[in-house]
Amino acid sequence: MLDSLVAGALEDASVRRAARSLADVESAALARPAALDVLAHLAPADRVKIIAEVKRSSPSRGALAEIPDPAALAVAYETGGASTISVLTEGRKFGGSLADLEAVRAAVKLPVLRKDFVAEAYQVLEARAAGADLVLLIVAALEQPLLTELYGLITELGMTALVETHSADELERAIDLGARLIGVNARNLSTFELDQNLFGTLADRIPSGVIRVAESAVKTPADVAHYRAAGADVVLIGEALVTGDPVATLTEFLGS
Ligand SMILES: O=P(O)(O)OC[C@@H](O)[C@@H](O)c1c[nH]c2ccccc12
Repeated sequence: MLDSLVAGALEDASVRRAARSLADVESAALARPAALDVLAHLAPADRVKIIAEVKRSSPSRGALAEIPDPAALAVAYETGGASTISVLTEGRKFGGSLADLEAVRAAVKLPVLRKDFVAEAYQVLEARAAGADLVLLIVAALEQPLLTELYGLITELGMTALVETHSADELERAIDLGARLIGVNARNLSTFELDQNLFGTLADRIPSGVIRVAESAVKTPADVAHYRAAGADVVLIGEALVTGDPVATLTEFLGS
């Protein structure tokens, strides 16, 4: 499944590239105001921080919410105390777009993450051109040389990479890159199985000084507390926020 998600994302990127050249996107990327200091926004603190996700649907869960106005949802996330906004820009299975990201960027002061299946430089440049401050890199989807190249480009553009892992081996590869922001996704993107305890089994291997992000499988304040107790600095939440009242849910989660 992960392979087909990546293949679909690359196909869609090649359609966009036929309409807008890499050189064009590159100059738009360089013309943007500098990316925000994501590591400062997500730095470990007395209480857990939340990356709140704009997510319409997913291959494992189907349709979640219509989200006619992603910018309004992002403003609600900001009001509710989120530290960063994640925008799913994958169109086929997640119903997102780069236009969603641009709209969110224009509406909030917080850092914005491009959440997609990024596997080539063009997608990184598009992210910056749309105003992203962070880009997700999924270790399972990328051989180490490509992962290293994309990580380098993200950094060169002044952005931050959220490097996503799902095993001890993948975590080693993320650490080898020098990643400063590492996520452990409870969801296996090939089988869609959830393992909420995976974060806890890997957290100790994440070097100090690296920000630890627990991704997926948060439904209740107890789930946030579970990840926090296991060492999470940051929790990334989608479904529970788009299907409930975003401000009330965030307030409740941040109280835990
Ligand atoms: O809706 P949830 O279970 O709160 O999960 C959010 C986020 O972790 C999930 O959307 C996600 C994590 N990594 C990804 C990679 C691609 C697409 C989606 C994701």
